[in-house]
Amino acid sequence: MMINKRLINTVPESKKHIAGNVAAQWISLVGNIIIIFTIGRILEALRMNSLTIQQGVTTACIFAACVAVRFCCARAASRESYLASKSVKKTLRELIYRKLLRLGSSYTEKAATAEVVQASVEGVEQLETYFGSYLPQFFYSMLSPVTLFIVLSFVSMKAAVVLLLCVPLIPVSIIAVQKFAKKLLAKYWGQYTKMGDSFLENLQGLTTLKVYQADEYKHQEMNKEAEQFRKITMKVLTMQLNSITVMDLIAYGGAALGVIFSVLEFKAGNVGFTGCFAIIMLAADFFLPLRALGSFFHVAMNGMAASDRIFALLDLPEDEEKEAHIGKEKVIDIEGLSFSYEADRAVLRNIHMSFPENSFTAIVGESGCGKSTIASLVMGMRSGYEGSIRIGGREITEISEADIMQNITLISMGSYIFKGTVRDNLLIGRPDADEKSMWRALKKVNLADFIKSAGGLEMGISERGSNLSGGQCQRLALARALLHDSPVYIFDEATSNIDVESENDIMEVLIKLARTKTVILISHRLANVVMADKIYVMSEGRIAETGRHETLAAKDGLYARLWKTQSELENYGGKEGQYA
Ligand SMILES: Nc1ncnc2c1ncn2[C@@H]1O[C@H](COP(=O)(O)OP(=O)(O)OP(=O)(O)O)[C@@H](O)[C@H]1O
Repeated sequence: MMINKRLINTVPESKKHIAGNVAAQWISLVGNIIIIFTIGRILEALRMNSLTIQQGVTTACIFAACVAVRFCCARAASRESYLASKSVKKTLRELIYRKLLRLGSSYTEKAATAEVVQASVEGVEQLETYFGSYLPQFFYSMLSPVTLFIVLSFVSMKAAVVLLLCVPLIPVSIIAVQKFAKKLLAKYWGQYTKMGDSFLENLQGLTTLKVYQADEYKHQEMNKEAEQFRKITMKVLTMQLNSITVMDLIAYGGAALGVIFSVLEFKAGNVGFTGCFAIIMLAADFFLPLRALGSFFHVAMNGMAASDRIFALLDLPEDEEKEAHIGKEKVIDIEGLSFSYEADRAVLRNIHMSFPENSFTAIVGESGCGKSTIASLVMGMRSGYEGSIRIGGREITEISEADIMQNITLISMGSYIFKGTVRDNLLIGRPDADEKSMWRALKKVNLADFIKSAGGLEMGISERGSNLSGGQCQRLALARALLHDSPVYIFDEATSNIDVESENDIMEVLIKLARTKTVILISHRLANVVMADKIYVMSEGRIAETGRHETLAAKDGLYARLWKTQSELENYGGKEGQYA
């Protein structure tokens, strides 16, 4: 179909602007018809040498009035076109944004970031022409030939019928290419998003690529993709150009036919001079609106292909609205929990864990045993598990995401530090935090002195905190988390890859925090979990052992083995360490 009903109904307020645009163009057409007939009559009078001053003045007045009306209509049409496209952009971007919010923090499970960016930026931009130009032109190009036919049928029925019969050839040619164009454009968009995806990925991993000198390889790969994109773009352009050439032939051929007929009728004495002049001047107007529709059509098709992608995004399945709130007691209970990312590879098997209020619990185990998976399940970031995860007596799947985020703060290895100032980053934790509490949080993480010397809360922070050290970044992230002031904190390898001083600072804060909050610490470094009230030792998705450090270290189990290996490694070279 040449009209996408769902798209129009998605932005209902655009309808009135489209109607306004069509009305303005139609009034302008009527003005044009009046101008042509007035000029025709003047020329006829001149030909007959019968022009009177009064006729000249009246004609000049009508001419000026029509020109003024046409000028106003042109302005009104372009304004309505602007308003239609503005409402489209606003509505669609809002819809996409709200959809992402409803999809929640795990939206990347369902849609790639590059795809979302392209749909909401480029895709929506493409629809500007669809609503601003194509749709009004679609209706106007039907109204215009009918109007002209009615007017010219009074002059010469024959010529009017010939012109009207040629008009449908243009939409026929458009429909003929439509199927082919749709397939081609779907391919074009597919190629475009693929290229966008790899571009984003390579840009994000550029440092790593440079380190391994693999940038040249990726460069070649991207070149190949760009070349494929160039080829498909050229195909699209060739298709559009060919289709426009066909439409031009029909439009100007049809107009020429109309002109020939009118001249023949004039010669035969069936049409007067003014009538003949009007047909010659208006013949092209039969076709030009459809011809313009044809060229907008190709841009609009691009927009429609983009809209398919936008709707695919908007149609992504959502979890139903969750209303339940976490109970007063923030105890977390996990019973018989099993989970897998892929069908035949269990990551967690029959896990039982309990995290009492204001306790310090640690989860340890070798890399890949499923520790972080537990954290993301408790945060409600993943669904589709077996067993139960209850917070305050409520199953996590029933609790709203906002409520979970308000009650649990996750601090992971690569906490994101935003470009801006220290203040901006801290306010993310608590938007209404005052300066005093910000400094208190910075002091707790031992960052206050440094921030003071570097310009205070207004200190500029680069993207991803690149002007801070890894330890400083993590301490700032911790200060932000402390401001968030939630009853539960999960630290997932929050002290990995940072200096010993920062690690010690963070551990000190964490231990103090556990007196008033529920703290879960996921760590591969056992020296950090010595103080925990309870330690869960995991192995291959199961709980291998449970207990306090002293008990576990005394046993001849997995924990004791890990402890021994780590103490040997960290005390290597005779350094006094925490394991001594
Ligand atoms: N998004 C994912 N899709 C598929 N498999 C995943 C995904 N994330 C993790 N896994 C798999 O699940 C298993 C457990 O991963 P998880 O990150 O929970 O381990 P971990 O104990 O936290 O490891 P580490 O200490 O190295 O962080 C791993 O085998 C991993 O390959």
